[in-house]
Parts: sequence; C-alpha cells; structure tokens
Amino acid sequence: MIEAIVTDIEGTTSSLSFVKDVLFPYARAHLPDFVAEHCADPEVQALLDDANRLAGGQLDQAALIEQFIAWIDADQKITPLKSLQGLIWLDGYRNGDFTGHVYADAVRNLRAWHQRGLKLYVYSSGSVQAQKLLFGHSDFGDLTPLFSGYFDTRIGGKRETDSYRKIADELGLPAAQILFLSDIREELDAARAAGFATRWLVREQATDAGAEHLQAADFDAIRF
Ligand SMILES: CSCCC(=O)C(=O)COP(=O)(O)O
Ligand SMILES: [Mg+2]
Repeated sequence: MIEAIVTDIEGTTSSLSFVKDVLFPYARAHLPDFVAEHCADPEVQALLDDANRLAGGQLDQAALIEQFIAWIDADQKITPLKSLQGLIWLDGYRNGDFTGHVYADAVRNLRAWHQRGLKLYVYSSGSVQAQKLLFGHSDFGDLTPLFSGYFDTRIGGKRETDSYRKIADELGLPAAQILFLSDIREELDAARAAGFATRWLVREQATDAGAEHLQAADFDAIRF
C-alpha cells in the first residue's frame, strides 16, 4: 500500500516550458549582476567556491560567470548552479515577474492525496529553495502546506539508485510503499531499482508500449 508520494517537478507537476523558457532565461539574464552584487555574501561565496572546484580550476569571477552560463545552456544539474539559480529566482517571484507553473490536474490530485493522509514530497534537480519558491508562489497560491519534505541533488543525482535508497531511509518507509512520479525514464529506472513504485508522466511525449513503468497522461490518470 502506498503511504507516500515523491514527485519530480519539471515535466511532472509543472511544464517543461515554464522551466526552460521562463526560469532558466531569467537566471541567465540576472546571473552576472547577481554574482557581482552578492559575491561577498558567505552563502554565495561558498557556491562560487564549489563551482570553481567542479570546474577544475581557479577561475576568476568573469570566467566563473561564463561557466555558470554554459552550464545553464547545457541544462547541467550542477548542485552549486541549481542553488545559485534558486537565489536569483527569489527576486523574480518576489517582484511578481512570474508565478510557479503547476498543472491544474497536479494541484487537484496533490490536494486529494494530502486529504487522504498520504505524505507528499518533492525530489527535483532544482534546489530545495527553488522548489519551495515554485510551490509557494504558484499559479494556485501557496501549495507548500501540502508537502512534508523536499529533496534535491544534495542527496544524490536523480538517475542514481542510491539517491532513492537514501530518500526511503529519510522517509522511514519501505521503498515499496513510496510512489515516485517523473517524466524521465532513467529517473524512474533508478527509483524502481531501489524498490519504489513508479508512474511515468507522459504529458508532452509519446507513450512507450515497451516501458516497464505504468504511464499516466496526467495526475488524474494515476491510480494506486
Ligand atoms: C525547482 S524549479 C526548477 C527546476 C529545475 O531547476 C530543474 O533543473 C528541473 O529539474 P527536475 O528534476 O524537476 O526535472
Ligand atoms: Mg522532470
């Protein structure tokens, strides 16, 4: 019996287009000024140091900004980049430049599952701060009361089975009692290898008859 649901964001609760056409360009445009203004801030300094280590060198600030932009353009899920993006998006949400896109069917079912007593969690490559911002400033208002916890790549990559083992440990539940929702097959494969139940959200892609994961066109089609 399913006791908890862990959901991905991009392509699952929220549209690919919101992330790729709104969030990423906003971070890209504001990143140079943000780094220049906040580089003495200890939290930002630590992210710059992490990024420098991952880039394998002692990049100066201009080169580091170029590196961050290259990572954004390649949609790299680099943890310090994702944390920096979260800090930059804070201003965008606060200024009302955008609200977090969440599909109506996702909101409807998340609310129903929460009402039924299921525990709901988020696991996204976006930082925990970015996740809370998106759901806290969503098109449907503040959805954060629905969630019991958030995970990002600090627990491990989404295509790594060990990440799901760690999440199950943190939830204190047998993996078989946790349902993972995602639009990415490799993420579902990793979750399934850890023992999770899975549903493949196929909102904007063709269904795959040979897939090992049950597929759902949207959250209304998810049964368990
Ligand atoms: C948390 S909102 C921004 C999403 C994001 O930055 C991202 O890389 C999407 O990753 P996901 O794991 O949700 O597909
Ligand atoms: Mg996704």
